[in-house]
Formats: sequence, C-alpha cells, structure tokens
Amino acid sequence: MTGRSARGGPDTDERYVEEALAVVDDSGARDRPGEARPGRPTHKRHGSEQQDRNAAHDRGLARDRDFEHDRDLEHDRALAHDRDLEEALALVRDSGPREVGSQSRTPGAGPDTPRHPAARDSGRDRPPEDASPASSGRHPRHEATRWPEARAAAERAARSVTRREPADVPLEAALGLVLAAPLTALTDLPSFNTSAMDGWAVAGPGPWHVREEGILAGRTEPAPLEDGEAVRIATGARIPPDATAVVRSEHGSMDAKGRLHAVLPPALGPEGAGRTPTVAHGQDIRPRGQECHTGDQLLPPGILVTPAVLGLAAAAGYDTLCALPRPRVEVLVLGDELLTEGLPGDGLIRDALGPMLPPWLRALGADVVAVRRLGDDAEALHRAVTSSTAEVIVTTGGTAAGPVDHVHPILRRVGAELLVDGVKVRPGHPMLLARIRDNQHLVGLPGNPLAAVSGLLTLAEPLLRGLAGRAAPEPYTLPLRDAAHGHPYDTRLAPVVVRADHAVPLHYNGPAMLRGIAAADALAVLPPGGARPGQEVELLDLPWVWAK
Ligand SMILES: Nc1nc2c(c(=O)[nH]1)N[C@H]1C(S)=C(S)[C@@H](COP(=O)(O)OP(=O)(O)OC[C@H]3O[C@@H](n4cnc5c(N)ncnc54)[C@H](O)[C@@H]3O)O[C@H]1N2
Ligand code: MOO
Repeated sequence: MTGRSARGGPDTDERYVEEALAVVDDSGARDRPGEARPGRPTHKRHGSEQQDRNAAHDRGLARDRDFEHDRDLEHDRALAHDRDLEEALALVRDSGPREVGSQSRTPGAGPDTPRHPAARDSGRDRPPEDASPASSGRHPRHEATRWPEARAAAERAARSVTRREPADVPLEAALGLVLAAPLTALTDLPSFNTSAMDGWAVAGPGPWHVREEGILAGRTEPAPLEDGEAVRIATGARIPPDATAVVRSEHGSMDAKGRLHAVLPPALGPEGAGRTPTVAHGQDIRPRGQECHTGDQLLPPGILVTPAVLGLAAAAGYDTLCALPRPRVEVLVLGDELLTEGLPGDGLIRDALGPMLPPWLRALGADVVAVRRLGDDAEALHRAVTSSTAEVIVTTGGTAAGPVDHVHPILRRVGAELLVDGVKVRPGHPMLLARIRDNQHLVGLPGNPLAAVSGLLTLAEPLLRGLAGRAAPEPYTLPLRDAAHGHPYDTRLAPVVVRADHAVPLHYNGPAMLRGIAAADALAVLPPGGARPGQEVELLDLPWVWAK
C-alpha cells in the first residue's frame, strides 16, 4: 500500500467539508433547542424525558452499544462548549483514549490496544464470534471469514464466471464500461495541419502583405500562400499550403500601408526592451499526425471508459466502442416493514436501500435490470431467485437468524454454495456470498443500511469489478486525524472525510445510520482494536468521489 495525498486541497474543499462536517455532527445543536446559529442549519431535538428513556433503553438493546455510548459522551462534552465552526470540526472526531467509552476506561487500554475478551470490564464489548448469528442456530460451527479473505473470495468468484462476449456499444452508452479491444486511431490526429492560435498564417519572413479574406475553422482548403503573404486565420482552421508559421494576433501589428509586422507580446512590458520579435518556423502550427497516426494504439484493452476516453474515441473517429457488457444485477429488497414513500411511523420505516443501491451498483459497473420489493415472503424470494437470469442477485435484509430472515433457508433450498457466510467486519457481519448456479451469484446484504454499504464494498464491489473487467483500485492509506474506535476482534469500516492529508472519522456511523456515510469521502478500514491519531489506515473510496 502506498500513501497518497488527498484530492482537493484544503482551500477548494474547505467550505464543502466544513459544511458536511457540521451537518454530520449536530450533537451540540440537538441539545440546545431554539439556539440558531447564523449561516448553518439548526438541528432541533424533539426530545422529551420519555424519549430519552426510550433512547437509553434502545441503546441498551443495541449490539453496538460501545459506539452509542461513545456518542453520548461526545454529546455531553458538546454541551459544555460553545459551538463555533472549529468546534464543530472537533466534534466529528472520535475522541482520544481518555475520553471515549468503556474500552478506554482501563488505563492503557485505548482503542489502539486490542483487548482480550476476558479483560472486558463493562460487558459493552461485542461478544466474540460464537454469538454471531452465523455461528449460532442454523450454523452451529460456522466461522465467519476474515475481511480481506472475504474480498478475495468475491474476486475469485468473479474469475470463476464465463465472461459475456464483448459488444459494440454507442459512445453515449459506453461510459463506465471496459474496453475489450485496443483503441486504435482511425485517423491521424490532427488529421490536417491546423492553426493552434487565432492570428495570421504567414509564409517566409515579414513584413507580410495580408490577404483580404481570412480562413475559418471547418471551411474548404485555403489557397496556397506566396512568400511574404499572410492571411487571417482562426484557431483550428486549416493551414494554407506553403505557410511557414502562425503569428498570434497579440504578436502582430499592421502598419499604415496595411502590412503585418511581428511584434513583441505587450505582456512582456519593459522586459521586452531591446528584444527582437522572432517567428520560428512551424510556430503555432499543429502538424497533421502530431498526436497520433492512423493505426497507432491509443489505449490498451482493459481501460475503463471515462469521459476523457469517450472524448478521445470521438476525436479519433469512433462512433461505437468494443466493450465488455456490464454484469446484469437484480436487487431484491426484503422486509415487510418498508415504505416506499411518505413519512415513516407506526413501526414502518422508509426503504433506504431501494433508492441507494441501484445507482451505487451502477457506479460499481453493474447494469441494474430490476429492483423488486418482496416483503418477508419466503415463496416470493424463492421464485425471484429461481427465475432470475441476472448474473448477480443482490438481496437486502433477511441475512440474520430472525423468524423472517429467509435468505439462508432459500439458499439451502435452491442448493446454493455458500462461498462467504458472515464476515469478521463491523458493521455488516451477517453479509454473505453464494453461488446459485454456474455464472450466477447472490450477494446477501444485511438490512441495516450502513451494514449493507459494508457488504456492498466488501463483497459486491470485488465481484462486480471482476465481472465488469475493471482493474482493482490501487490501495492507499492516509493517516487518521483523530483516534477511531475499532471492534475488539473484527475489522471495522468507518466513514471518513478526507481533509488535507488526513482522514477524519465521522460520527453517526452506527449500522442503522446513513448520516455519516452520506457526508463521507471514503470508508476507513480500521484494524481490530481501532486506530490512533496519525496511524495510517487503508481507505476505500466511494464511487462518487471520482465525480467531485
Ligand atoms: N440475534 C441476533 N440478531 C442479529 C444479529 C446477531 O448477530 N444476532 N446481527 C445483527 C446485525 S449486526 C445485523 S446487520 C442485522 C442483519 O439483519 P438482516 O440482514 O436479517 O436484516 P433485517 O433483520 O431484515 O433488517 C435489519 C434492520 O435493517 C432494517 N432494514 C432492512 N431493510 C431495510 C431497507 N431496505 N431500508 C432501511 N432499513 C432496512 C430493518 O428494518 C431492521 O431494522 O441483524 C442483527 N440481528
Ligand atoms: O453490526 Mo450489523 O453487522 O448491524 O451491521
């Protein structure tokens, strides 16, 4: 892994990041109803004591209690401070060892110090593997896969699939595909001698007699120039035969007799004193074939079609590109509790994954052919899985061992092979990868939305990348600006923003929360035990960072 400096300097991104960070941590504002701050939204807490008790009760039930508790402490701390912008930034940090939750109450046992289960002092630490759904109930001796190995298994699964035939795709549909054939120049570029500047095409040394009619881009071939002649010319226009140079408009001036003289650029000012204007042979002429000749290989196969590749292909004469087709993906959203519109309430919640996954999967190279909402209906899931012709089925929810978690039973019923059944990663540990049949895989994403993101980047990304023929991104690391909590035994993926040359951990990173990830630039890969300020951690870019 290599260090890499951050994209977007602090100056350019400063405001965006400040705003994003301010939105991501509103803990102070929540506790100060009615206190508006100019220039930024006020987040009002609609709380009451009862709600606080409920919240505390819920937190007691939550598996990620350590994280919740940490946030409470941050919360209290925030009360004691005035919230100016810098402080808002400080609030998005995970605190250092002294200030955080139960893990750090033991001196010397900060988040960077992995602790043995026997050393737990509060019972807040996540239980070891034997309490995971995959290792209890249905799969008594099941051992979850380590995070790097889960990713490797997804890459291997992609390699086991017979690739679909490349196809000729119109340029407008080729963005994000991978070239299946070299991009070979169909023409010289430029395909004719062309002016690089607005000015005059001249022949021989000046002064020059200027022709009446100028030459514009895209017109028929101009007449040849005689020695001592000049003609006005536009950038991109054809150079007349026998022209020797182009004099930029700011480098020429007309005398009283209508002749053109080369002059020093006015921008030189006093520095130009004593210098003679010169016109070099070929100056500001782009000769035919300067960039490439017909038949030159411009790009090898395997290159991702970016907007720049589309531009190059068009310039080089292409109307279609020979590319690998996107793998077809079907998304099956499970859960009876999901609403597709309106306000959540009465035990029902809005489906966050239906809107989130298709564009995300597309950014990862997929062609999302269908999104089906199946409720918690085992038969509907069975039908959907057995009738799907997609290369990848992505399910959401139903991966755990609850009464209506149908994914495992259906996989068993259809005789699928479980390649990954649970991953040692938080959030998202019940995620799974199965081979349904030859050339068809199923990625089971947990229902908790951030857990689903974790599954997306752990299993779906390597699988789709391989199927789409995309290259693996170069892994990179950045130092953390602040300490970040880890899971005691498992890898943890935590949303961060990249600010200057540091990754800044964001709050609201619980498995059911999307606030952190929605403001994030990347997910930091935190080793078991967490990471200290300044510690280099691997970052997984989020696809939209490319488009920023
Ligand atoms: N006894 C245990 N229970 C659970 C464990 C465990 O180890 N033992 N693991 C927990 C973890 S961690 C996760 S993650 C979830 C995974 O659960 P499922 O994949 O079975 O998902 P559901 O139970 O269907 O839903 C979980 C949660 O997410 C909400 N959800 C579901 N779909 C959506 C959606 N499209 N948009 C927004 N939110 C969604 C759902 O309402 C639940 O609140 O299991 C834990 N349980
Ligand atoms: O910790 Mo789960 O894996 O909520 O996401």
